[in-house]
Amino acid sequence: MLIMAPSILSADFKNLGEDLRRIDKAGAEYVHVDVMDGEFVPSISLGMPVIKSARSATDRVFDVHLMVNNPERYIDDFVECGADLITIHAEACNHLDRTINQIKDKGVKVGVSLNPATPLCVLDYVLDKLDMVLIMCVNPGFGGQKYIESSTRKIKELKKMIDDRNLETDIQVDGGVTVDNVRMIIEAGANIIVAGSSVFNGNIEENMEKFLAIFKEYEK
Ligand SMILES: O=C(CO)[C@@H](O)[C@H](O)COP(=O)(O)O
Ligand SMILES: [Fe+2]
Repeated sequence: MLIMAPSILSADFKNLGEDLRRIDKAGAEYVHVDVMDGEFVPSISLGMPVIKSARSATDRVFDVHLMVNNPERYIDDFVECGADLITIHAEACNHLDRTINQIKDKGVKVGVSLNPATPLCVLDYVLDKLDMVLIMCVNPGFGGQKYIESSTRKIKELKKMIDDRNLETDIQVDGGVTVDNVRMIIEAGANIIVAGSSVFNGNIEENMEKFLAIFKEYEK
């Protein structure tokens, strides 16, 4: 099943509750929340108080993408804020396996994200523990960037790796996704689609409808 995960990084923060209600009503199943620490990535986005408050405004799957160095320091806090799924970056962890276990032990879903230049082989010994792999299709840190073309091959190779091991791991893609390239991304094997600027710039309902109409083309 294809899932739409709007990234609230591009939402109107002065009307965040209203934007959350709009994506919810328009058919978003996940709410993608980007947390940036100004260290792992150049910018700083939002923290616990905003996340806690946003959580109370939606009952969708709260999908927290941590672009934070040494994320093990904050896992308990994000679980307490209501995260359903926590994604950490392989590049940001000294002990990736330990941090994955830490998240699983809290009873929430776990994802691992890879930057565009990070090879899939870093997942070799942890893939079977993961609920999701997030393929970054831009260098993380900002919304509204252009899709990096090599991501498509990476998604295809990851899909093969997952299928070869008979796993059911979700493949999420994030960065530069638009209605013009989403078919290619789905055909490569992704099933959870993050989109920020292409959902929140312009009319949210119309943008969501365009994505969901494309998803319908792939329903059996
Ligand atoms: O994690 C990130 C950016 O680092 C994303 O989730 C962005 O928010 C996606 O924005 P668009 O590229 O879709 O505008
Ligand atoms: Fe993200």
